[in-house]
Amino acid sequence: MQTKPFRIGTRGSPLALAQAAETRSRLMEAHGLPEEMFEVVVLSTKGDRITDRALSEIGGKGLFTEELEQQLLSGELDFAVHSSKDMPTWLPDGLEISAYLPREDFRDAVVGRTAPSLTALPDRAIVGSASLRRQALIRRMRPDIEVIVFRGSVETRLRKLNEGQVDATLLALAGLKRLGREDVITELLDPTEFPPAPAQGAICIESRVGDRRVLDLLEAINHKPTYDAVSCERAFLEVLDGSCRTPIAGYTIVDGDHLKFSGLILTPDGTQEHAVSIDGLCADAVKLGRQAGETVRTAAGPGFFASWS
Ligand SMILES: NCc1[nH]cc(CCC(=O)O)c1CC(=O)O
Repeated sequence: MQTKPFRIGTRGSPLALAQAAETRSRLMEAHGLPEEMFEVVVLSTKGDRITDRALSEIGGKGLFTEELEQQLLSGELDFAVHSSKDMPTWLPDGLEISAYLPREDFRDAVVGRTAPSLTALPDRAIVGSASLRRQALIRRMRPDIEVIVFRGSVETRLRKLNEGQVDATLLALAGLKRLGREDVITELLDPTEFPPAPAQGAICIESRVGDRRVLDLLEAINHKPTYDAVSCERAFLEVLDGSCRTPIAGYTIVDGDHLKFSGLILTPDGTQEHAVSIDGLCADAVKLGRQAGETVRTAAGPGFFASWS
């Protein structure tokens, strides 16, 4: 192995920095390399700079990855660490997801101020979230609740909640765990009732296709069950992403060499939905995810996607 340090790209939010640090320690451990062999390079992305509008309004996916991807392609960075959930469905030519770290718990968590759980919140409570999926799932459960756009880092959202701007907010358990802020959680949502976003809870590493030095390095920390699960979920998303303003949820349970995927699409008001579940071999993860996507797309019909966008 060469002695030139690897340049790791990341966003600058506390969560992103925690993810980059975890990746670096796993690499140091797996290869017996010193910290100096990894240089963490922090970049600001469009998604970090625009914090007052819903992500779906400002262009959705790619907002958190574009700047990092440019520097990967130009060779400034060797690889980039991301929340898989924030990755665009289609990556630029020449880049790929080459590794996943072991997935954290993929459930959503409620941080309640005026009540601990979604069902216990007062009539017409206000919940802060910028996610179309969370908005639709909340309305499906509690049509009286008003969901307002709520963005910024996890710490910013918790501050807004404590200031009384909302009755509750929803956050990914994975992010709260990585920040050591599980203490604020008042309810953990059951994925069968409140399914997470595809790829939630998984950290991925993006690198150049065919860059042997980097691929050899990353192979040692890739977690195969996470790789298969998230590949299945991303394949589901890919089939449905022609309608990128659709609330989409889905998660995979891996058991040995088998997996079971459950997917759901909803209208933003949560009144209509199409669910799918499929199981098979991990080796067929992508095929199964696509098949699930096609199943719900066919069941929903074109009218489903056209009815609000
Ligand atoms: N879009 C923000 C984002 N991207 C990934 C996570 C959580 C961590 C993860 O899913 O790995 C979050 C915050 C949240 O949804 O609470």
